[in-house]
Amino acid sequence: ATNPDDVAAINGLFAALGAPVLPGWIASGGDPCGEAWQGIICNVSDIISITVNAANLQGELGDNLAKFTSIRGIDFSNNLIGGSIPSNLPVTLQHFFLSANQFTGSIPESLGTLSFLNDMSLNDNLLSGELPDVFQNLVGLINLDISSNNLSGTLPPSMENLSTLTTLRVQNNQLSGTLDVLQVLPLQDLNIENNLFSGPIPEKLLSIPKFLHEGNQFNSTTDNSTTTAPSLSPSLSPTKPAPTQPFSKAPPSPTERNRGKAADGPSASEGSSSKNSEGQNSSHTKRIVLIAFAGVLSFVILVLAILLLLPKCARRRREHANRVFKPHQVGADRGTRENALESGPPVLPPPARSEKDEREPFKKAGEEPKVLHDLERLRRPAHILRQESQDIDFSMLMPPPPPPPPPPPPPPLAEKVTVMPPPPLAEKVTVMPIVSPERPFKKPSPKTRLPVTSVKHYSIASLQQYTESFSQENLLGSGMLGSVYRARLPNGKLLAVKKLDKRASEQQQDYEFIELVNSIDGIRHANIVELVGYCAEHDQRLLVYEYCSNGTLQDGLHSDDEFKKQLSWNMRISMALGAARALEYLHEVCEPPIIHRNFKAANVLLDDDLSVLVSDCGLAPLISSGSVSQLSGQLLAAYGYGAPEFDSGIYTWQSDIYSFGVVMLELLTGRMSYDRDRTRGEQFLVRWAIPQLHDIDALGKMVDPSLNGKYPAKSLSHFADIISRCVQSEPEFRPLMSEVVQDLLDMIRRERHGSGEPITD
Ligand SMILES: Nc1ncnc2c1ncn2[C@@H]1O[C@H](COP(=O)(O)OP(=O)(O)OP(=O)(O)O)[C@@H](O)[C@H]1O
Repeated sequence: ATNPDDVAAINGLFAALGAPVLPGWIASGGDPCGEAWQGIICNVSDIISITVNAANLQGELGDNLAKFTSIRGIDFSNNLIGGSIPSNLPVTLQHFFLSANQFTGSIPESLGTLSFLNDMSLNDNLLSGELPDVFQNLVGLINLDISSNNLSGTLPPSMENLSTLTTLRVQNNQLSGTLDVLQVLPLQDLNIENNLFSGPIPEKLLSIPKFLHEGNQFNSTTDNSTTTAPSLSPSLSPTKPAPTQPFSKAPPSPTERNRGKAADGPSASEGSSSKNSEGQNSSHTKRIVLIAFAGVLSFVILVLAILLLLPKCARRRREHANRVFKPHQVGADRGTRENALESGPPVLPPPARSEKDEREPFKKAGEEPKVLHDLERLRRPAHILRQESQDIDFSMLMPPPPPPPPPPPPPPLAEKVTVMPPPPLAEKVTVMPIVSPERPFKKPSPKTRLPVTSVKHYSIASLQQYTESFSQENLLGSGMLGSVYRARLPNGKLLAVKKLDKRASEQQQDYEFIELVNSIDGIRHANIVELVGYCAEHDQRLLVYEYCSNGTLQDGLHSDDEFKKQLSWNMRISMALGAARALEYLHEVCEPPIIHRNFKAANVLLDDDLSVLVSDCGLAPLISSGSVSQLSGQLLAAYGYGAPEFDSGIYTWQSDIYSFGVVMLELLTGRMSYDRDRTRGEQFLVRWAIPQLHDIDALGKMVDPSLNGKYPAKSLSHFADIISRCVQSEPEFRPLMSEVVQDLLDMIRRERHGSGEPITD
């Protein structure tokens, strides 16, 4: 049963919100953790997260939030909640999103008590007053968005303690004073547009990769409104850059106009902004005085007109956004959400690495010579890149809205994909998300210049030639993003060309695609399929990868009995290790962490010597956008790879680990993750296997018969133990991938030691 304090808190919240129609929610009592309460996530009996986006919520938050005992995430973005932000907030909060509501009043002082806070978005509300000087303890704050409110005053001195702040959005307020306090922060993305900031821009801020500062009153200026650091490295972003600049296209404020013109040189504004001197100089002739006076007067009228019009524009946008959400439709509007939730994989990054985990990508290569028959590959250059020009990607941090309900539409995929029945896992989800075609807040600002890329560009003509016009003979398979073709270069070398479907690529603008290409190119690991080029021509987008000659683990295990028989126990352990290393790299080495989001045996490819190469890494931005997102959720769940939290719309790095556990289970049992030809109780591999994993006798019966009993019993039970930790239903209890790697290595060492038999492949 749910913690009674949490029940009381959520009952109170429900009442304060005006008893909205939210499936499961009731005004008194209930068991939110045991029943299917919309948007509630629990850890055992404690509520740890509430996500209700774009659900037309009204009313207020009241004083209920502080009553939650263990809450980590609150997301009420894109609703109509009013009143003030509660003066008492739960100190356990890590992710706090209230953007695009109708909150009034000031930001409460209690913000200072949130020492675990990582991300907060209060943008697009009606907040006013000064920022409280309470940032001393918010040393874990990474993303802060308070843009598009009516906040005034200066940036408080305690902000200099925000030692992990990488993204700060304060645009479209009336903040004033200097920016000095920001210069000590590790900002990568700063937007201060349309405020009243003055003084010179501190030199240090000019090197921030993404810095938007137009529409202020700086006395020293740079030519461009966007300052870009000269040495941009390609981003390793796991998500597409979320175009979260809701008001970047709004009419410029009067201050912006003044400043803009002043910076533009001898324009009308220069005349008007220097009206005093003009008045003095024009004392020579009445005629000039009159002209100047008329000029000043018309400018003042113009400014007043803009001032009157501006709030209306902003409000209309908000109203427009709200109109899209029909009453009582609960769930998220992926297209209209204010923060970047819509655009990326909804992931929680892995916890901060311990010192032991802080290591070079391939540090362990030399330590395990026997196991790693792919040592050579490990010497490939790897680089870890920092995020370059990202908008705040809150989707990285908070659960998304509930996924679409079953049943999945018949996926218009190619032969290999069988349409599965609706996954029982998804039955709890009862409300359709609203997908708005209008995306009023999220329109990306068009970029005229494409990002630079060092990735090789292939012309469509050349790829056509190499794939024999994308012939059926060269079709390797198809997935939700498109089809993959074998390409043969004139020198005989083989490549795999992924031709993205319109459905997958139309969500992205050209520059976003190039940024995606750059980020995939930054992913280099011995166990990850390498991107070797791309093509973006005539509305066609293609990704060119190294070719893996031995197909997928899915095919190897489930379509080819002969091949499967050759897969010895040791080879299976090595394969698990290779895949684990790939995920460890993505989760714990890449910065920011990359969530695979589609880990499964079909994305574990095998090269000539049966080394594992994980494919589709870095494609989460494509998977999580638009219609593909719904499809991907349905498919992952339908095929038995989807972690239970997926049911509530959450996809985290821990969900990857669950999927990895399923693949390990396939290696152990030789069974498919979902097999509709089996009896009901055995169709979903995990459900069938979990109760038996700790029973030695049962385990012996579960093992793949193709192994012919050739496996060490101890090794088998260790393997099963790792699996059962990975597929735990509580994401928090699943191990880090680095722990899995260590466990597999320990297992191999023990085995080698005990049997004298090396595990080399
Ligand atoms: N680099 C590669 N080398 C060889 N074959 C590949 C390569 N990449 C993909 N393939 C083949 O193409 C097939 C389709 O791949 P794709 O990634 O499009 O789909 P999927 O991963 O099976 O499904 P989905 O993308 O829907 O999850 C794979 O099953 C595999 O057989």
